[in-house]
Amino acid sequence: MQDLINDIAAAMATAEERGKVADYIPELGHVDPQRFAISLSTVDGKVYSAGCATTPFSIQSISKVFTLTIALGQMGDSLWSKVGREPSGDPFNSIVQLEHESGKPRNPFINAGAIAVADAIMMGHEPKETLGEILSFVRYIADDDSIYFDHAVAASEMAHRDRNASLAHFMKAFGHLRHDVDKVLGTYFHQCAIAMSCEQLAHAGLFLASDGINKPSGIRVVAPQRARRINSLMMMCGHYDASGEFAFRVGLPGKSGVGGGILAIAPGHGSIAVWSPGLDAYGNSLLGTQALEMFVQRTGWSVFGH
Ligand SMILES: NC(=O)CC[C@H](N)C(=O)O
Repeated sequence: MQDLINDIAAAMATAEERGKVADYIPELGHVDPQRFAISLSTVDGKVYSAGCATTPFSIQSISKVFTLTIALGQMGDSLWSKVGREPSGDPFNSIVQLEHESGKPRNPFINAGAIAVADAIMMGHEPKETLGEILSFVRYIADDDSIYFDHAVAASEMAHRDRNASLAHFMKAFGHLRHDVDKVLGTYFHQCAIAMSCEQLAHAGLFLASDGINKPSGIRVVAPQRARRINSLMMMCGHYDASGEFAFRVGLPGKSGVGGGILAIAPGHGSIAVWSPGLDAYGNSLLGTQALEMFVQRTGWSVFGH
């Protein structure tokens, strides 16, 4: 397996077309597009990594998997009255469906949906308390207390928040947000600004690969049914309007972020994190997707087989 991981990193190192680093969040625009990392955490407790797999990067929308898990833990199925579970077929920051659908976001992984989830988990608390809870949860499932918020990235998003603020105000106008818009956005931007390495991220995702149990520690994070459902949402919605393309090419539940990371889950096998900062036109990591495609071709671990 280590040979395969090395082969993937070697192939990605020579790629010429590397995509475009997200610069609508200026602080992310400084990241070196040559960076590449991959880490696989298996359900039997092994770790295989290549590239800069211990370098923290901005996980951005991958955090939406963790806040969804927290929200379901807090309120169970009543979360679905606030956010849907259908693919949107629209870009991650689109506002068009919100008007047609009375301010209820299609799914928890588009920005509007994740903002609604952030509002839901605040439960009347201040952003600081909610953020403490989010960070504790991520540290717990990654078994690593060094994971942190990159406050410069959060501040950069807050300073350029017009688009996300529009989504939030629009939902608020429909009565879908309970808290003050700027407080919800502050929470959302900080969760997106969590910095983690591929090794930490792969470890954090492991519970989704083994029916809700984080295998090395034996800790049950969620019930098997909840793990299955989170995986299905990742498969259908984790790459926005390119979710179909990702399912076609990779065939694993996956969640991307504009920091260039992707977390992919191979149920029964392991959790894979990849990072390459250059994005495709849909805001998903260009080489990260290629790396995962190569990974499933060689392992046959796609949920659809070889
Ligand atoms: N796709 C993403 O990673 C988007 C997250 C980013 N924080 C935003 O709100 O625009």
